[in-house]
Amino acid sequence: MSGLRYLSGFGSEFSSEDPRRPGALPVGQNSPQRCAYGLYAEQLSGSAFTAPRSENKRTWLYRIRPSVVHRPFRISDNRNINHNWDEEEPNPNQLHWHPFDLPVGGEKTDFVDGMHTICGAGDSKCKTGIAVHVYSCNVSMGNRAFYNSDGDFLIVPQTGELLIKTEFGRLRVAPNEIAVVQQGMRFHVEISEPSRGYILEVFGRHFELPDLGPIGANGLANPRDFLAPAAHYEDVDGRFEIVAKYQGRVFSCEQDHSPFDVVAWHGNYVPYKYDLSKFMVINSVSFDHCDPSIFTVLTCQSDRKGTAIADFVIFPPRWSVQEHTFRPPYYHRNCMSEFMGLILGEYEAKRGGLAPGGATLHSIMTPHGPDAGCFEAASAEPLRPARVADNTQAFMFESCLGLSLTKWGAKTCDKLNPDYYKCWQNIKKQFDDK
Ligand SMILES: O=C(O)Cc1cc(O)ccc1O
Ligand SMILES: [Fe+2]
Repeated sequence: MSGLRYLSGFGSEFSSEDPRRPGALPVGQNSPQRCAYGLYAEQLSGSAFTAPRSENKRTWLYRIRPSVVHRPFRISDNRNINHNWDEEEPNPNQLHWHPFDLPVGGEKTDFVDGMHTICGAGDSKCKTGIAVHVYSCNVSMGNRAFYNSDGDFLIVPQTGELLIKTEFGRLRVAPNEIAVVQQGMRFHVEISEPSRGYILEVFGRHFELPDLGPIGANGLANPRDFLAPAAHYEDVDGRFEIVAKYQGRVFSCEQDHSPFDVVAWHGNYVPYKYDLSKFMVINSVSFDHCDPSIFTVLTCQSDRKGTAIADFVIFPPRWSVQEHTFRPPYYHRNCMSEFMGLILGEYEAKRGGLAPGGATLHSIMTPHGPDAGCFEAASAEPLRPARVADNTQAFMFESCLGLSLTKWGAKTCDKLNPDYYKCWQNIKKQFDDK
């Protein structure tokens, strides 16, 4: 399985045919009276039919059976995933979670059962909002496939490589890579070791590359480094379970064949992956600390110009060269919510404060910034060119929405650190009025 094939590009019009069935893709039309090999044609729409061309997304799938061949959905008792934003009182404190547990003891948990919602806002029915989840699993999904009716998933593995089988083909996604599986796309997660990571879900809009403005035509995440899977089908009859997230609840139904039976497809609505080490870092080479938006990998825009429902931002290894500058992140109060996680290493503003697999949330107007130790060290350090954050990768989900915690995020997970505020208490008064 090592030699997976990928198609490179972001938002491109791709075509792909499983090499075992040449000619499966119709030529010159989408819906032939009879498709090659007796396949069925099915369109998956990721935008309104009438969306402007620049935002119009759809893919044509040529498959052994159309997706409609399944038995009725029944609601499941899985409430780990939810969009109940009124379970907890609002909390304006700085929040820090110790690393979320991998499944404990002999219990077997797959990707879907191991998904827990931590916080979010908005309404999947009105198609505006986000949810932040963590996943933690120790078995593959077996004969189960999952899809999300509510929005798109941006998956950030922190430990353990994921083999994500989709209707479009397969993606291998290791820590320090991300995958985006968009609304409606069926997928299955296979793992070979206990695995954990974070998920940013956006309702009703898709991720885009940020505009580059004066940066020019190249830089940050370059489109050709985004990889979509090449068509790969399985022709397997037998009991399969389809799990759907619909309006924030989990449903399940059965069918008697694998949903991964797409032999060929074409279109611009696809799952994709991206290797974060390919990010071209742009930063100040003179003085001062740039806003972290300079590290935006993908953005999901709201209707307000330049204001993101959610930005996915990383803090990659880089050189720091600014002169006469306090180089770490500045003290900050923000009109946006900042959820952060750590994939590996340590975060530059909080050595030891944020551990891989843990998280922080600095909510709207909640003060935050470097801890006392970081401030003192960075105020005194000789300002030579220096590597920042080697072998590390922190990230941020930044949102214009005010986020509510779920009961699991606030209590059940039992990972909130009540002492987090202490990391700022030793910041000294150093005012010198002489
Ligand atoms: O809060 C944080 O650590 C994220 C952050 C990083 C940075 O470099 C500047 C501002 C900011 O909010
Ligand atoms: Fe911040």
